[in-house]
Amino acid sequence: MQVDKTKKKQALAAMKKLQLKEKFVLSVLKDALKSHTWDTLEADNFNLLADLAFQRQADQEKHTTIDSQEGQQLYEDDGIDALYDHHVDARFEHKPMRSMETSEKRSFEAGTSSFCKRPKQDGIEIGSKTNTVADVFYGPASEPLRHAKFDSSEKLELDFSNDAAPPCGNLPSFNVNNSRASCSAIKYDLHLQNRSDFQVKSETDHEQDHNLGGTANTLNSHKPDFKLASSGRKLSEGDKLQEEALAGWNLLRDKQKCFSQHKRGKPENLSPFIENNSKPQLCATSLDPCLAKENGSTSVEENPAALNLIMENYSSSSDTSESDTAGLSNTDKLAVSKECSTVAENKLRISKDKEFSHERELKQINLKIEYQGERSCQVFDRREASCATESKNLSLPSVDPITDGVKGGLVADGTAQQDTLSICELDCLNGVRVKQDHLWVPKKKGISFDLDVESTSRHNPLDISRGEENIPIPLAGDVVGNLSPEFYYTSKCVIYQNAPVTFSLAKVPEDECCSSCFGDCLNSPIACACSKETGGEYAYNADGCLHDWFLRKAIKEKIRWDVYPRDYYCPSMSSCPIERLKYVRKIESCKGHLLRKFVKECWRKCGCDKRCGNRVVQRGISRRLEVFWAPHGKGWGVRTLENLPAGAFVCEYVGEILTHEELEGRKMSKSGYLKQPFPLLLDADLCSDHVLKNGEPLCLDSTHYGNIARFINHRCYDANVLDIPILIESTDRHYYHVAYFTNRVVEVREELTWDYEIDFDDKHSLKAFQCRCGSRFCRGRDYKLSEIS
Ligand SMILES: C[S@@+](CC[C@H](N)C(=O)[O-])C[C@H]1O[C@@H](n2cnc3c(N)ncnc32)[C@H](O)[C@@H]1O
Repeated sequence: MQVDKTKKKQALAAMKKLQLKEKFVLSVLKDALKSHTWDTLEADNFNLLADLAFQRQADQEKHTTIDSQEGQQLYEDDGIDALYDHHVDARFEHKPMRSMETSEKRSFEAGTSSFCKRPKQDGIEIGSKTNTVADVFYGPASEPLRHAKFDSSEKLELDFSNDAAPPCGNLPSFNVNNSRASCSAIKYDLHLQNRSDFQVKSETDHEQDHNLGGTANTLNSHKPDFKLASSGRKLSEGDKLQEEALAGWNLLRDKQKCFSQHKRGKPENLSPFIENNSKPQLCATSLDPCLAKENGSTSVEENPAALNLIMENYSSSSDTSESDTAGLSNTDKLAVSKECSTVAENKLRISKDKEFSHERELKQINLKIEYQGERSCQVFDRREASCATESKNLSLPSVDPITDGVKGGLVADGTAQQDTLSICELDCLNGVRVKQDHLWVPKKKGISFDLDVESTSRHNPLDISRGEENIPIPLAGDVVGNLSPEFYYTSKCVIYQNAPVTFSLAKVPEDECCSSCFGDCLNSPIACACSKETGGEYAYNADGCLHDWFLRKAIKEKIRWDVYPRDYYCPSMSSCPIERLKYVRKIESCKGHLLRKFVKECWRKCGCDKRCGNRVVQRGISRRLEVFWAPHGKGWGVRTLENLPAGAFVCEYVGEILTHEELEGRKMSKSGYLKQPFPLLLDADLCSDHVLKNGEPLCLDSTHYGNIARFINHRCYDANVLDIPILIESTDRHYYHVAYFTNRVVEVREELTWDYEIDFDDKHSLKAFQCRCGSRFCRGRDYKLSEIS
């Protein structure tokens, strides 16, 4: 067929935008015209032509790769599955961290390995379903990054001198008095070797430092040593496997074309966070950390700064260092100090060193108390309290899970407190009820919180949740700064004004609850009605984690969505609320929303116990988490203080519940209002047959009222938490809870990240931010590594 020159030109121009070479396109075009009309080919901005071209490209690559032994398996159907399975399986293993010094770091530094989502623009969707390259990509893609802790100070050798500014970048009213400079005053070297006791030397004490051979980890050096302890070690079998997967993936990635950035037209999903609100509820593990899994202990090497502070305290406090440490060997002291360092850092710590005799344990506790007393910041745990009972005549407060509080706490002198104390008060104050208008006031300056918090901060760094959560949510001790005073922590979603959210027993149909159940539904031989949502099986296992099968499904769904968003139908199409949120005159038709799998938890109308295994999210946070100053200019972030298995419940996304109009109003009210954090649209059911009230999804905005989830940073594609919609009080999907679960094993102190699903290239979207997630698949990486610092 003779092709009109202009048309050919247009076709070539359209394909050029997709980075398809002219010669290649011409050849595709030639073949295409044998079986298609020109009209069909040019429809929808040459959509079909693009499809054919990418199909051809994929076929060619496949052919080439099959020749190559290295990649052969990856392209065979079962190879892909295997790879995918490997990827998913890997999420469930717990392997040691891998250094970023390998190809991962290189690719990040080079800034060249960005991998684009399946590109689309102006209705063009590139590639086809049969092109499984994307699937392959998603398989091993995340796999190598499983261990890529891109969190705290461990990875990249970056100069954070810019980062060293107080954490005020995103925080309007940050207390700028507290620059890092104040921390340099506590830059100590700790020397443990061959010393009869610990010595802490100030940085300025150079002469003596030379005599001592210990580590010199500084709290705020300009250029911290980010090398991983594990770097340079021999590769284990697991590592090799991982390396192989990485090599396979690299091969594919190199082959896969990365399209021009503006060609990626993933619909802006303004549901960056998925969290939920849970009723704070005491659960055994959160209340009794001794029962909880003990793995949050950090080593001196990991946190020498905190230890230094403790040691400094000991050495400067005559009545503690001498008397309380007397009789303890250096090893014991080290262990004690380790414990205390964790206290100092996390503000919540339990002693659990099996080596300790009871007597020693008491000493340890005494030391702790001494330390804590010095600063009026204390830890509380059952074991400590029970030990303290012997030494200080305190006794454990009784716990009333129904009132979500602790009754009968004791003050320091053992006097009973009759009224209900929040857990936080106990946690933070070690049973001593001291209120200073909810302010935590450090008595002594020169330690981690050497701030002006006394006068300016509403946030208690020992527990920013103000006692709203089961366990305290501390602000990392090595941070100098505080949270925005405009932020109010709440553990439950609150209606801003007009959102039609009401819960009533009458609204829960009898066949959607389990009124005749008793105890723990998970133990029941027959799954109850609440499991109907998940196909007659409970989504949670006995450990309160999502079952592997559920997690895998959710991960796969998410991956599919990432790759083929257009396969998802949106009934609203051109009036899709998500599209309307964009700053555009002409609203594009929606590209679809992921129809998510819900989990239905038992609730009040159910006959089971509050501790029923099918009530996880509603019992609230049970893992030890911390808000910290995240690296690479991301602002605050969240990290875990304990190892988390795959499928572990992290937290809900809590915020103000807004109607769509209210959200629009906010968007318009201040320019850039939505820059941080992002609103989360409750669109999990938008594409179903259910008719939404007012046709609009509700939205959660955690800018001013929210929980720890609003500090979780974004990571492109390979984030470690996944959002799951949860039904609790209602089966109406207009409002539901959004909960974050780990999608793989997450190691202690690893930053928790979530893929906000932002299309950084969509010019019409709310301008997000320059992504600094560090993922090799970063979608918004148009900067060089050097720009990060
Ligand atoms: C929901 S908040 C997360 C908490 C935030 N870091 C803070 O300090 O409050 C989202 C904001 O965090 C920052 N952020 C999150 N992820 C980021 C990333 N990958 N790269 C750069 N900035 C990020 C951006 O400023 C974004 O607007």
